[in-house]
Amino acid sequence: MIASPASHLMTEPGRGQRAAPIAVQNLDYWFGQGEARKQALYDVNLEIERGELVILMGPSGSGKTTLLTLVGCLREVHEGSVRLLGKELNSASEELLVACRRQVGFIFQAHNLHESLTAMQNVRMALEVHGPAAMRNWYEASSHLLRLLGLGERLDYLPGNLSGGQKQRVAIARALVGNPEIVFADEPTAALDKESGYQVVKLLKDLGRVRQTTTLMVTHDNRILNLADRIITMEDGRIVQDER
Ligand SMILES: Nc1ncnc2c1ncn2[C@@H]1O[C@H](COP(=O)(O)OP(=O)(O)OP(=O)(O)O)[C@@H](O)[C@H]1O
Repeated sequence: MIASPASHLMTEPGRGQRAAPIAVQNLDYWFGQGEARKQALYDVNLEIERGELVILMGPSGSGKTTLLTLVGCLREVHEGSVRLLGKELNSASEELLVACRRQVGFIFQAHNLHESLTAMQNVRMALEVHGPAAMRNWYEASSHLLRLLGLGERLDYLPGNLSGGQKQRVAIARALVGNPEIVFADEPTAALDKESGYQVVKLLKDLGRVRQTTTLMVTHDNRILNLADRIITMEDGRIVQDER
């Protein structure tokens, strides 16, 4: 059972940045070199507004994850422009990429939890990069989020003793605990049952509305489409549909 979103996550609506959080222009991307060189993205153009919950759909191999990882500073941008929170990522320095990554949260299909750390400790680790000020309330912030995600009884469990869905909810708490400007999610509901998956995405949506957090989510999960503010469909490395 997942509690309804509330409390510290739903406060402080003001955000300093005014530029569109995500702006992509004429983005191309290739994998490999020489004969093996293969184009994965073709002239992608996209602007995402603050607070939007945007779902990226499309067949396998259409370029969704490639786009998400480029915009999320996890891959280098060489052709075209990606502006994240007003900063150009094309040819950006490693320092800039690291700074940008601190302002965003990631939720992946594979939860990537540390197996030797409890749920609380996994969430705490994500706060450490934000420095001592963020760490002051680490216990309250981490436990509040885990409770919100229905894990109040599992705070001190190791991942090995959690179900797949519970592990994914810890990963979601970890992505949200630093109050990121943007959340990038790749198939976040894949391991969750219908109700849990819906509640998790609803939480991301409510967070977006109140705190102006922007969410870009890759999914094949038709059960959550009605929560999206916008659905972008990709095919063969191109955006073919963009619906509000
Ligand atoms: N590391 C890689 N090396 C070479 N080609 C890759 C690599 N990663 C992805 N590709 C290719 O790039 C294209 C886009 O892949 P991508 O993973 O972005 O698609 P996707 O829409 O996210 O697919 P899925 O829904 O299956 O995750 C595909 O043709 C894929 O084979």
